Amino acid sequence: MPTTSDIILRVSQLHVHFQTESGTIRALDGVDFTVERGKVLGIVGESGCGKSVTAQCILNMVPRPGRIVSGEITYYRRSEGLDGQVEEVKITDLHPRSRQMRDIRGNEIAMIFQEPMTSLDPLYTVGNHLLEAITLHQKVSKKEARERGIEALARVQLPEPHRIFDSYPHQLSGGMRQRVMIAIALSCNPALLIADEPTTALDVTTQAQILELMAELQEETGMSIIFITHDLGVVAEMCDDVAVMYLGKVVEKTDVDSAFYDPKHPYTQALLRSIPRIEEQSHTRLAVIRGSVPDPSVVPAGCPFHPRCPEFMPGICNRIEPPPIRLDRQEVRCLLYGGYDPATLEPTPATEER
Ligand SMILES: Nc1ncnc2c1ncn2[C@@H]1O[C@H](COP(=O)(O)OP(=O)(O)OP(=O)(O)O)[C@@H](O)[C@H]1O
Repeated sequence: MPTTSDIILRVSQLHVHFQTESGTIRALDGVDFTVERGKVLGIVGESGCGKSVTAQCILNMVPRPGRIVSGEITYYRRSEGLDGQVEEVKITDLHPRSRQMRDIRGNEIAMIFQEPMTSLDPLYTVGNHLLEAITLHQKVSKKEARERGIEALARVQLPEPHRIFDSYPHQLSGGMRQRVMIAIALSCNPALLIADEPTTALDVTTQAQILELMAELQEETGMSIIFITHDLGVVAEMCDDVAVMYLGKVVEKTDVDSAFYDPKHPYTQALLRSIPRIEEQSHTRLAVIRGSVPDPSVVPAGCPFHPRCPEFMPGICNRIEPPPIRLDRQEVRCLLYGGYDPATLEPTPATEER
């Protein structure tokens, strides 16, 4: 287990509700995970399972009518000196518009999104965006900020960074715009980068180039990354650890090798069966996960995955909510691995060691 100083972010028992006309949507229903310093954590799961809301919470930007109803997010800030002191910052205790939160956002934790066009203002040049990000957080002259901006564009391997600095977003290709977003995000040297489906909107070749660039930048800077994706292929390529989400819960946490070679949760196993494998014949049909993610305003009783689960145990999975069970290399919320007494069929609350 990593010690606190190896951890850059801890999310504990996070519950987020959206109060809507049709009822309460439990977007996050007790999310727990940690991100290790210098490592890449992949958050995977189907659409609607709560990946983006988790990212919004970390930046303290949950959109209305969403509300964090309970839980904690702790950011472990490491000081710049040689002593490497770590300061605990409870993000969930900060006001979203407080000075301290604004300092963390962008300066310590930065984010890149799926569709760069929605984050880039078409009326402003690439340079305007970069200057805004740089001067918001760093006390530098205009000339110095411009130099840093151009340097940031060169760092993401954009050709002719001077020309791109003065271009408008619509003059660039999708891949170039995503590189610009990465340059903006990295211009303040964040310790943690959250990337929410950053390559989904791009063609396959550009996707691969952006992933390669992100892997290179991660290695060069040593920053931690939370990589949000529904694509397990991307996880295999980019991540050290994986958190698999289903209906607002993390159902399996593990290292990337175990996720692929020894997945424990039937949902993780089903996600894996739904990705193409090179060794398989091109006419092999991919398995689809039966059913769809239920509406989070009416979460099934017991294990939320039970209506779709091939391992469903009647009278158990539809009744008992699986607690987190600690196995050798993974933590899993599935009653196949414990969490109830087989003699009485009653829940056993404690986390079990196996
Ligand atoms: N502004 C909102 N109003 C109401 N419900 C919302 C809002 N934003 C998110 N939700 C709900 O919260 C749940 C989690 O959504 P979230 O966007 O985090 O899922 P996701 O896993 O990121 O999906 P995707 O891969 O499609 O982005 C969903 O049920 C969604 O409908």
